[in-house]
Amino acid sequence: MTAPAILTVEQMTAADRAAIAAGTPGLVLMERAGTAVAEAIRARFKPCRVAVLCGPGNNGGDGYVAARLLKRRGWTVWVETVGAPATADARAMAAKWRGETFEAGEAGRNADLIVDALFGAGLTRPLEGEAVRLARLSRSMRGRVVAIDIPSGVDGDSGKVRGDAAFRADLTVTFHRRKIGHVLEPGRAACGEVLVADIGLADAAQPLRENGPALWSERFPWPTGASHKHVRGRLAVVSGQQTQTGAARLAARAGLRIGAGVVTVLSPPSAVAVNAAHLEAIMLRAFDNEAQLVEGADNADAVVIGPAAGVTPETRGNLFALAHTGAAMVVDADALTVFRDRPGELFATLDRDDVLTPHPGEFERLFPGLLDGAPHRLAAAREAAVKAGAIVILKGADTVIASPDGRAAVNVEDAPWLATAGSGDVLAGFVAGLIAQGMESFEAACAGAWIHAECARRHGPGLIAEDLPQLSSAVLRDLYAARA
Ligand SMILES: NC(=O)C1=CN([C@@H]2O[C@H](COP(=O)(O)OP(=O)(O)OC[C@H]3O[C@@H](n4cnc5c(N)ncnc54)[C@H](O)[C@@H]3O)[C@@H](O)[C@H]2O)[C@H](O)CC1
Ligand SMILES: [K+]
Repeated sequence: MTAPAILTVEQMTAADRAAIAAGTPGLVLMERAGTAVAEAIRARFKPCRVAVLCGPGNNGGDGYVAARLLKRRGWTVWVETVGAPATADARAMAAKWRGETFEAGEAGRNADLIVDALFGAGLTRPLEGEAVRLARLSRSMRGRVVAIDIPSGVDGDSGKVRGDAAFRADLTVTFHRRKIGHVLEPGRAACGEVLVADIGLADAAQPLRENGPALWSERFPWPTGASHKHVRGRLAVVSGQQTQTGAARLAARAGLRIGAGVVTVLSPPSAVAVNAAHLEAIMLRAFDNEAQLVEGADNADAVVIGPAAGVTPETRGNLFALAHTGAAMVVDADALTVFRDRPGELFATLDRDDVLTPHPGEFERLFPGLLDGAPHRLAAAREAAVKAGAIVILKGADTVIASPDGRAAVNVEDAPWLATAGSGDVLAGFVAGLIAQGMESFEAACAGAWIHAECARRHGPGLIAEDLPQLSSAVLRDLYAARA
């Protein structure tokens, strides 16, 4: 468990935006925020006369929510505004407030408790006018001031006071993580007790990285003197039916070339003869049902299912069966498409060392509307990885690799030659072949995707998928020569 991050205002806003982009409306976040404030007040104070000071932004919006919830519990609450609600969410929450509302300073009554919802993350300049008077008043109300998010006038990114007036609070209720302004003086003292409320935000994703040897070469599974074929991992690839066997063999050959110790094609009876005619170092094993498939894959470290497997219930059943072996699965092509109408069933079966390798069309079938709805394909891939609970390689000229834990990488060098039939089968084989050798799945996905593209770059025009496994040898030689 790592220590909680302390965020800048921008990082917090990004977390806020990411939650909204992932489907949680800002209003829901605001309702959760305001609820946390009301609950914190009810936990610390007896019912009393409360003035909620609401500014024009979403900080004020939180204040309208807290006022509504306290009033609903029978507290005597009124709102004093500094500026009319200026954001859609703040306006929506102000509209739901049915109690009394006054211009700040016009209420003509004293409160036992004031809630500072004037400015929070959006403070951009020193307090002025009524806000200054109220800030000064808060300093004489010891024990009776609660700030929402941060005491108004305190800069969230430094803890410094903008201008010469800021609220002083006994309790500050903030959201998701502390900001710098909560821990550095004088903001720290101005906050009083800081309560961090969870409103369902995720930690900011780790930075996007360029995919390249620097990201994973230190952990590349080079054989050691003690290695023998079983140590170098066992890969299984599920073949399609009689006339659909080339894809699995491409994946199998890629896995063997990238270094898996033992590679086996698991073949339905109809395709055994065809496969047998084309395989030498790669072993062949027939399966006629799921039990035999599991037996064939039982001691595999990684398994590829999907290339020309057939968009059939059998493929679905085979995937479910393989999920119960200890092997990490690389799920591609038909094994993705076959879950078009029931992606949840696939996701429920996957775990974090499994890898999905969709092209945009297959991505759309599993995550309908996500690619169009997200700000960009990286965000889509990241969200898909979280949703699937597995590594996602979203293929394309700008292939992105995303992990449920927030890691992500993008192929930055072009490899247009990869747009040829079967290149996806080889990619699946490269990735699974590396996982079979013990490489962690995200790094294996990155390394496989980079080596795949590097092979294509070195070959250039005229590339066909059959060339790719062989081409990896020169790339591996150079990686080996350059290893740390
Ligand atoms: N981050 C979260 O997860 C959530 C944050 N919420 C709350 O939203 C505020 C941030 O809201 P925002 O609208 O961005 O800014 P503010 O409400 O802080 O105020 C901006 C508003 O005020 C004007 N302004 C700025 N400084 C001054 C000034 N000195 N005098 C007058 N006016 C000023 C500025 O022009 C804007 O119009 C955050 O703090 C949370 O409380 C969500 O609601 C819940 C989740
Ligand atoms: K505030």
